Amino acid sequence: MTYIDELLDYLKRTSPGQEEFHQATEEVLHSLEPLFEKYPIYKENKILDRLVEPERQILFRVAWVDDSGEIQVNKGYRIEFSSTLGPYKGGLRFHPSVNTGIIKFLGFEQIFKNALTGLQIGGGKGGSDFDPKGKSDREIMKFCQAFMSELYRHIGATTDVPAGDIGVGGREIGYMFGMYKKLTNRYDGTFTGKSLKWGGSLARTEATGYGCVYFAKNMLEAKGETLKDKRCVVSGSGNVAIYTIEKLYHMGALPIACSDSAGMILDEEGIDLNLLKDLKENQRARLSEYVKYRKNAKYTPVTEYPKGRNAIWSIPCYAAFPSATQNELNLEDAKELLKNGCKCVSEGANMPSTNEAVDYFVEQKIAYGPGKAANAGGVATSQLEMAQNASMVSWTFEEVDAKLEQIMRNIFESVSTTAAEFGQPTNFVLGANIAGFRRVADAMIEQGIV
Ligand SMILES: NC(=O)C1=CN([C@@H]2O[C@H](COP(=O)(O)OP(=O)(O)OC[C@H]3O[C@@H](n4cnc5c(N)ncnc54)[C@H](O)[C@@H]3O)[C@@H](O)[C@H]2O)C=CC1
Ligand SMILES: O=C(O)CCC(=O)C(=O)O
Repeated sequence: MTYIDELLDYLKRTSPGQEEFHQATEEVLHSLEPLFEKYPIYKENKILDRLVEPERQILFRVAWVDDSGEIQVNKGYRIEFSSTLGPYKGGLRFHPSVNTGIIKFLGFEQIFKNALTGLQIGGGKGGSDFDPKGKSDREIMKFCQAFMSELYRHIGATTDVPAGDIGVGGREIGYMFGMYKKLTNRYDGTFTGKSLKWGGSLARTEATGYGCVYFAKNMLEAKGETLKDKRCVVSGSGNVAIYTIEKLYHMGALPIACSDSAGMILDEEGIDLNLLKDLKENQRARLSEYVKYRKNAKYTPVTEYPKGRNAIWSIPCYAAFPSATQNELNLEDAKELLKNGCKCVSEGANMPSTNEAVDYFVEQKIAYGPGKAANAGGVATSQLEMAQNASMVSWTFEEVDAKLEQIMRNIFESVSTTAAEFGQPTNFVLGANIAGFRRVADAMIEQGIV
């Protein structure tokens, strides 16, 4: 057994049932093998043995009262994985599927993603199994306040800075910040993704989606291709998906499909972005409503998807942007995408492709941008929000967007140069994992055994 296999085996034995965490560690650790062969210093310093153990795991009870007066109890999580490069940084996810394995996989990915941005941010993630679906605005507020009544003591502008993720957007950040401020008597940059009215950064809302399209643009430019006039498919219809679609239009592409957890729409004339924003950002409605306004669009509910498949990936397209959730694209989906002419996959979501699908994209040498590189624009812009808060200034939308575009170009350069250095120039999985790991690992060596 190799050192890497032994470590993976150890993780499976000591963290049973954490499938998503095992999947994420397996993908990262295997692609680090060439680095470990070349540079024994990382094994000697047991960098990986240390990195796979979170520095701190906070698990807590969240008790609150719903609108009918019933007491509700949820689980709360904040997993502070690595503070080597800066304060723990990463979002909070509110979704009924949330468990330790999911928060650990997200936190683990966040370490390398944040390192790739080149900025001073460590890695962490948190959330709850609370389901925001169908809750009143008052219930959302009460839950957020109850969640903060414990989390506030663990976070801070220079220690741990949460943000949004699935189920956590501007509204939730507002309620959490309000409670944080009341409990601590501090007004500082402890959250990112804040409202523009009280300390948020212009372009943070757009950043993950825009960044993901910038990453695709960089991958395609290196092959002498562009997104102009190309059919694109985007899964999800939340924050990342909406601003991916917006940037695709800026680039002259044609986004034709998107989805939510109940189904997908196909609009051959191009998604009506204003309608989508109104449905999702204002009305918080189901995507099925879309076809009531766009008669030529087609809605397919998940109940009609072929078994074990995500039907959105069977739509012929030039580029695909998985932007909903983990493991939404499996090997069969990957094969069908490529059979139908897809040349580019840029991941807005975290770990949306199974490891088998990832291996297939890499083998087929398409322009494949793994999430930790392609969706790093969100957290990078969060760091820009922290920088503005700390210096009490605000930059214009154009300034932040220009910085974001440059950061995405730098990430692409670093990922592709590293892939080439290890003899696999089109393997951006290897490039992203090694480039991200090396930055953290070198800093860990300099900071000693802590
Ligand atoms: N918001 C951000 O800045 C960043 C988000 N991400 C990742 O992007 C993905 C999407 O996040 P957001 O757009 O922020 O969340 P969101 O809550 O705004 O939207 C999530 C979307 O995914 C769909 N979805 C969620 N769970 C699903 C499931 N089990 N099956 C099918 N569809 C499902 C929802 O219907 C919704 O359309 C997540 O993987 C998140 O971790 C990554 C980097 C930054
Ligand atoms: O903006 C942030 O701090 C976190 C974004 C995030 O959760 C992610 O990159 O997955």
